[in-house]
Amino acid sequence: MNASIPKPQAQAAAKLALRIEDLHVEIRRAGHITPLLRGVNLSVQPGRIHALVGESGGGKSMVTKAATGLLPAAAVISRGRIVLDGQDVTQWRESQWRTVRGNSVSMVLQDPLTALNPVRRIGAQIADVLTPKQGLRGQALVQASIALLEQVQVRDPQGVLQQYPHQLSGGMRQRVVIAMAWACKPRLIICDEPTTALDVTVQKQVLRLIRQLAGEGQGILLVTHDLGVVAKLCDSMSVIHSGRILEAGTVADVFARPQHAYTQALMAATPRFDRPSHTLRPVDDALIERLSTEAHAYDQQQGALA
Ligand SMILES: Nc1ncnc2c1ncn2[C@@H]1O[C@H](COP(=O)(O)OP(=O)(O)OP(=O)(O)O)[C@@H](O)[C@H]1O
Repeated sequence: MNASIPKPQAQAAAKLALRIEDLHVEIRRAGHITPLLRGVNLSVQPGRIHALVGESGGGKSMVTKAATGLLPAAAVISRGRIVLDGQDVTQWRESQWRTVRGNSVSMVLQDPLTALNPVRRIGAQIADVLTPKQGLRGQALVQASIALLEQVQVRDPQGVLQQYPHQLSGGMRQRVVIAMAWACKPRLIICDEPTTALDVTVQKQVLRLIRQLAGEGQGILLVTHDLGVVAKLCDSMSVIHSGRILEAGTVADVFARPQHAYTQALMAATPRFDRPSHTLRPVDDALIERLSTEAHAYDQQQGALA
């Protein structure tokens, strides 16, 4: 057999926009260890939208921070791997991350105002992305900025380039942030609750835009607590609680046959647009208690193995 031909498994792995394997993240303070992620496995394929779902405090943002090199200073990756577009970035330093943020991975956050500088015009902020990464200046820069805003369906892109963030609506600001995240066509775009701060009609437009990004070949990791969004938009999903992935699969499979009691509980707590008579039930406290006990048992087992 020709040794230079990659094995099918290796080929498939290399194509992933993001692969997280057995990721353990913990906070170490004053001799005390607090586990935040407990053996997370997750992958995002190019051109696909993978949802990371769970209630507040489950570890969703910690996963996104690990995948963008933005973990809090006290957080340590104690085990596992993060592979971004085929590159192992697990132990990267900030200087290395700066070379891939925007190029291989970019982020869209819940509140576009946190991503935009309030005292700089939109045009200058788009230039901050396009000039260093693509070397564009002058008229070429203006043309590329307008084209970018047109791609995210911003009306009057030329006028918007002259405006400050506070002069735009929330939906328009989120489009600008998406345009900036998309500017260098990164293999992975992480969208962390991108529509939570927007009103319903604008939410739909922004979700359509995210679908469009995936259509262009970008891998999307969509963080949300909203199962309705997952059902309408995503291809695959992982359910997280206490820093553990409790269930993962295609959206069709997980919605048709949720295996874990927590997934079932989340579904029972979500309004169904296809079943208006669906009776809503809040997630049971006893189940949350059980998951937390299981997480502690997992920590003890890991400690015993170490
Ligand atoms: N900077 C930090 N230092 C220490 N612990 C943190 C820090 N940020 C988050 N945590 C803890 O990490 C755990 C996971 O939090 P994370 O923010 O990832 O949850 P989440 O699922 O994204 O929730 P939300 O939807 O509210 O953002 C929580 O127990 C949280 O208290």
